[in-house]
Amino acid sequence: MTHVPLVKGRSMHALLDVSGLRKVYEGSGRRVEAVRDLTFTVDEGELVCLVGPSGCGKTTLLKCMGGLLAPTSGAVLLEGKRVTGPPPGMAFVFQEYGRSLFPWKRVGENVELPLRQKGLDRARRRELVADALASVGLADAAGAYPWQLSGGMQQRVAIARALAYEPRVLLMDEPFAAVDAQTRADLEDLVRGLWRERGITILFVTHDIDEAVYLGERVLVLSASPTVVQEQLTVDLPRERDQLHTRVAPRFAELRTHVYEQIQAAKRGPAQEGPARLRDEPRDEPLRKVTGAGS
Ligand SMILES: Nc1ncnc2c1ncn2[C@@H]1O[C@H](COP(=O)(O)OP(=O)(O)OP(=O)(O)O)[C@@H](O)[C@H]1O
Repeated sequence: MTHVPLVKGRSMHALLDVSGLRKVYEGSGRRVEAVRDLTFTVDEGELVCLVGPSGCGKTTLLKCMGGLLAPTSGAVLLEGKRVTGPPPGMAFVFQEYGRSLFPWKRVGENVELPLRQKGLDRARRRELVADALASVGLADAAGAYPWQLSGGMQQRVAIARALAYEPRVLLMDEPFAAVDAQTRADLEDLVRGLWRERGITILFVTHDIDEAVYLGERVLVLSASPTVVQEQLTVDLPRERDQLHTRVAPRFAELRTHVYEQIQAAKRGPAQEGPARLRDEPRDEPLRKVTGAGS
């Protein structure tokens, strides 16, 4: 029998607080309610994966969280303050690394660019660029142009650029969707390593269930659009993970199966029991007792 710990109610001291978030796109005679009612919190230093069916509003949510898009109603709070534009201390990594790097600028210059905008002096910028490139295993690539690097290396550059900015919160939107499986595995381990070393709060959007379970300390399953939180669960795998052993562990299989079932339920539509299902279930409760929504 499978046991899955669901996540208890909201934290009193959350770093990020998403509350009743709704986003309706309007224009060109079209109206799309992308996100209906999202409520959840993220604590400082957490690594949370958001997973949901294609088109369920994951990107919309991240853009609202990063202040790139205004919600129709509801709010995103960062340390209790409403996010109304890109907050300092927040960095993004997008899927399309090819479009996020400037091809006419060398790797080092690409990484340095946000630091210039931050107004840091030259010596500090150099230090941060060298440190970030070394952290992603590209210490020797500063003088190359992005187009001289492989896709996986370009995505490392995008990650280095975000790291050099010294963000408190890193929002990652399907960052590894366009790279091959082997590179993807390496980049997943890179993200977990950086998270452990630097204590950054990471929100990682993916449509890949295995990736969500492998990477996350917590997984938020979103329903199909119009989107609500279908379920939140704690990933009770060891903190030290590796591609070889973690992915064949029985617990990994149980969690993956559980998330898969929830995604299937999510595709059928929003949970019937209201928006966020935040229930505290003891670990030894059987799975069938805790998966009410949509199943
Ligand atoms: N600028 C926009 N104008 C109108 N509708 C939009 C806009 N951006 C997104 N949408 C719609 O909102 C819904 C959610 O889109 P979004 O890109 O946030 O989902 P997603 O979960 O990130 O998708 P995917 O998994 O395919 O990347 C979709 O129906 C999409 O067509």
